[in-house]
Amino acid sequence: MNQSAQKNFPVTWDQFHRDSRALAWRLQGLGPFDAVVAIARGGLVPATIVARELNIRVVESVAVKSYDHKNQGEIRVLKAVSPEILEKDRTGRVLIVDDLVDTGNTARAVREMLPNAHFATVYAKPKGRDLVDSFITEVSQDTWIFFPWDLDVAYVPPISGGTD
Ligand SMILES: O=P(O)(O)OC[C@H]1O[C@H](OP(=O)(O)OP(=O)(O)O)[C@H](O)[C@@H]1O
Ligand SMILES: O=c1[nH]c(=O)c2nc[nH]c2[nH]1
Ligand SMILES: [Mg+2]
Repeated sequence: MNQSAQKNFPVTWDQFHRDSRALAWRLQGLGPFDAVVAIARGGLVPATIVARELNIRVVESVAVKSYDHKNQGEIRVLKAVSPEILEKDRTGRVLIVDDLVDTGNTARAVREMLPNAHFATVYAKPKGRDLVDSFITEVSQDTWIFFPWDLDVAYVPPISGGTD
């Protein structure tokens, strides 16, 4: 549940690209990886960037749904991992990528499917941090991260509360 999120952390496309590249740099020495499994939908964007940087050509997705906007419900697997990737997991050369880990519920569910994979996220909150092997930036548990694909350019009132 994230209804208690107090702080906003908006992320631009530039910043997300930079942070995803930083993740690729960190992962470079930890491979080699033969396949990337992106946790759709949010993980598809960093997975593409990481796969490009590390020259990984096999990109698979797993679809797990738990949030309805900011409210977390039960984890539902909407698309499982292919048998080829499950087989590859035995080698320990599969990389799972997601945009963030929050409570860790999504990460826990995908880790159960691929127990030997390396789990990487761009952002991490304290509750889920220990479930990921690599991440770039930690934010507090009461922060809500706004990803660029969820944002638009809009008017913001002045900090002072005035109208101009
Ligand atoms: O650690 P948790 O508390 O499980 O939260 C993290 C997950 O929540 C978000 O995905 P979401 O389920 O909202 O779907 P989306 O990727 O399609 O936006 C995010 O992309 C992570 O996958
Ligand atoms: O856009 C998002 N921002 C978050 O901070 C978050 N936590 C779980 N799921 C999330 N989705
Ligand atoms: Mg997600």
